[in-house]
Amino acid sequence: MNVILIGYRGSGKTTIGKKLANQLWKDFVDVDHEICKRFDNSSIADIWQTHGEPRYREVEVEVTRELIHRTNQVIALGGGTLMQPGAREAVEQAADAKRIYLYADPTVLHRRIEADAQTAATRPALTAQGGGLDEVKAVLNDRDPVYRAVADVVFNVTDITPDEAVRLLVTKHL
Ligand SMILES: Nc1ncnc2c1ncn2[C@@H]1O[C@H](COP(=O)(O)OP(=O)(O)OP(=O)(O)O)[C@@H](O)[C@H]1O
Ligand SMILES: O=C(O)C1=C[C@@H](O)[C@@H](O)[C@H](O)C1
Ligand SMILES: [Mg+2]
Repeated sequence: MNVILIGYRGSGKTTIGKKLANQLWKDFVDVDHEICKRFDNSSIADIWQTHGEPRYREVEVEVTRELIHRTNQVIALGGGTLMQPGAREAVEQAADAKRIYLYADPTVLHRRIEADAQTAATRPALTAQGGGLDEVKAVLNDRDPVYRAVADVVFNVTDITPDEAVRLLVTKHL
């Protein structure tokens, strides 16, 4: 079975996904990381700068389709993966998969994004707002219904640590 983690930037898909995979004896794969590998391990910011976000999104769909067809993995999607129709279809149609939406309050997401040293390289602005709390609120508002529509489980990570999230996911949802 694949466990597929859905959620906004900073929701902990990568952090929780690695720990969860370890606990469940599954392989951990991260859509963002797999995309970067296809651009000589460039950062997301560099890929968007050089090739443009649309090219990144095309590769995101290809990578998602490929990963979904393997098994026994914890898959961390990118925050925007489900907004690409081809990737969304692949995730919706995935056989033998548990799709988990890691929900967090936008204020907390923004705080975690701001505090993360990886942000400059991995989280270029998504709108003309140029990042910031208003962007998180606006983009999450658009995406939240899509994340919920695809998810089998909505799991709130606003007030818990990654370790606690893993413990609860394993005992209650997997
Ligand atoms: N539950 C949590 N409590 C506190 N900090 C957290 C929690 N989850 C993640 N973090 C921190 O938030 C930052 C972002 O986490 P992470 O990179 O796992 O998010 P992500 O969902 O993979 O984001 P992206 O979509 O941009 O890849 C990291 O610094 C991580 O340590
Ligand atoms: O929310 C988004 O659109 C993104 C989230 C990250 O996981 C990366 O996929 C990239 O920074 C885009
Ligand atoms: Mg990540």
